Amino acid sequence: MDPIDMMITDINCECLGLSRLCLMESAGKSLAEEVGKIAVYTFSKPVKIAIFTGSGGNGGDGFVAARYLLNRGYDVDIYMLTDKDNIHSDNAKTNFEIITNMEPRLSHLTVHYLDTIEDVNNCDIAQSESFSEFIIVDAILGTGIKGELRPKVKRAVEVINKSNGLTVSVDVPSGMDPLTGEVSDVAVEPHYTISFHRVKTGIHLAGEDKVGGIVTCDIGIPIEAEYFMGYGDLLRLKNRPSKSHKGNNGKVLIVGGSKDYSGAPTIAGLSAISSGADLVYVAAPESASLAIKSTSPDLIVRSLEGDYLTSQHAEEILELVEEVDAVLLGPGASLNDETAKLFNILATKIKKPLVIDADALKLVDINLIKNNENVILTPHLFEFKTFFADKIKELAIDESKLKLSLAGTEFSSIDENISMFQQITKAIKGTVIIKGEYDLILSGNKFKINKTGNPGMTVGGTGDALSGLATSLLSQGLDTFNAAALAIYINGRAGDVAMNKQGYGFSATDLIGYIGAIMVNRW
Ligand SMILES: NC(=O)C1=CN([C@@H]2O[C@H](COP(=O)(O)OP(=O)(O)OC[C@H]3O[C@@H](n4cnc5c(N)ncnc54)[C@H](O)[C@@H]3O)[C@@H](O)[C@H]2O)[C@H](O)CC1
Ligand SMILES: [K+]
Repeated sequence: MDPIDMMITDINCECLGLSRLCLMESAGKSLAEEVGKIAVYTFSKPVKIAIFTGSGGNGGDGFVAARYLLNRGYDVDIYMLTDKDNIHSDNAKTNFEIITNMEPRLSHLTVHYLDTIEDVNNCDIAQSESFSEFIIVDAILGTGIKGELRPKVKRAVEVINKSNGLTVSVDVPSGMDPLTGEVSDVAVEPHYTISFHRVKTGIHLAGEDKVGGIVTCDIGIPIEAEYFMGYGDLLRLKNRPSKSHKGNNGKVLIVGGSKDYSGAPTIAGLSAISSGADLVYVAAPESASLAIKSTSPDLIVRSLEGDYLTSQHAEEILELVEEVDAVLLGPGASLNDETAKLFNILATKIKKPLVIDADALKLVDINLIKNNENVILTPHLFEFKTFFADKIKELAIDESKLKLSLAGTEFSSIDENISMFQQITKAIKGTVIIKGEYDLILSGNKFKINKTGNPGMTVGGTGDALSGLATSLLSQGLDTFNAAALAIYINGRAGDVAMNKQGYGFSATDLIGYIGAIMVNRW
């Protein structure tokens, strides 16, 4: 599992009510159990356990393990590489406070404060000839490692590697990149690595000579924490460089609007702005463009001749496509043959990330986009069944079984229900969001379930807000799967905030007003 996926899953446990403090307790307990097994298996007599702890969650696991190992009768020494007032993880801090509250000590616990490199050099582990058999637990750094090792931590790693203790790394050998398994300078070279929940990608890639024997511990994270969208997923949003210029953070083109509708492309455009895109162009027929321009000064509107979008506009639109990072086809375009022609030309020619929504879903031929990995489709269930009708027929799937409902246990059987949807969406290489009471996001073998949103969102325009958001996230560099999943999650949460504030009396533009704050998790 990628470290970022692990961090997101970890945070999303909180959305289920499972606190990270609980997870740390479970991780530390499992760690102590495994260390206990290794001790019994390797040594025939009680041995000292030396736990090196860092300033994050990895160190926290070490503090928890200390309690369980003491209860098993081991002598435990904690070697703190961080100042006690400088523990960064709140949960690690809580667990360290427990350790300090256990004074005066009745159990065999000693805490060594290694404040300087000198302290590391002088600690008894550095002179480990003084004891023959002991276990070192490396709880210095896990998935939160960033950049080069700081000098004191680096020295501690060297001391651990030089010692003659049996070494057990917690989650990731400290110093190793948990994603790639690379070691830029130095890393603990353990006899065992104890991973929590799932083995991190880097551990697999690094190989046994770098990580020792791999043990995976179940710490009670339910499968739903991996597959339900939650605020942990906001971690995937791109950080903005402080020196970025106008246009660096996404340029979007929306192709839509008609004599009949000007609101839909406007809402999509405003949603793209609200979710962080720098520049939003709207290409719309002149019958809609004036209304779009007068509704918002924030949108750059290209007026195209006539009442509807037609294939005559293809060239002009393709020139605009050159200027942007992602394109949305569909909102408010209306259904007519000429617009269908245009959309099918665009769907074939546009190689940039593309969202196909609303009327475009009814007009674009699936065969033209099926091999494009850079496409997001945003149908609700009925549109989904129509768009994929041929595939559903080919697979002989009973349409009435394709449900997205809150009732009963439909999603409890991943094998049956989700895989039925997956078989269908595998007809294309892009990502599909199926909008319903629960939303499903599918791409190849990957899927996510979104539960945000409420019945107030049946108001007109919320689908346009979603497609604008998805296009905006694509323009900011997210891949189709993550852009789609985050768009539906954020849009739904914005709808939930709107509902809390205004009851069912909110509009799509009210919803858009909450998107920005949700993206920085202020709601
Ligand atoms: N679900 C789970 O798998 C659980 C995992 N847990 C453990 O928590 C860690 C991740 O915790 P986190 O606080 O995010 O990160 P770290 O402990 O790895 O370290 C962050 C800490 O270290 C400092 N730091 C970062 N880079 C360096 C460096 N190059 N040199 C020195 N110091 C560095 C930084 O300042 C931070 O303070 C995970 O691996 C598991 O072990 C949880 O217990 C619960 C469930
Ligand atoms: K570690």
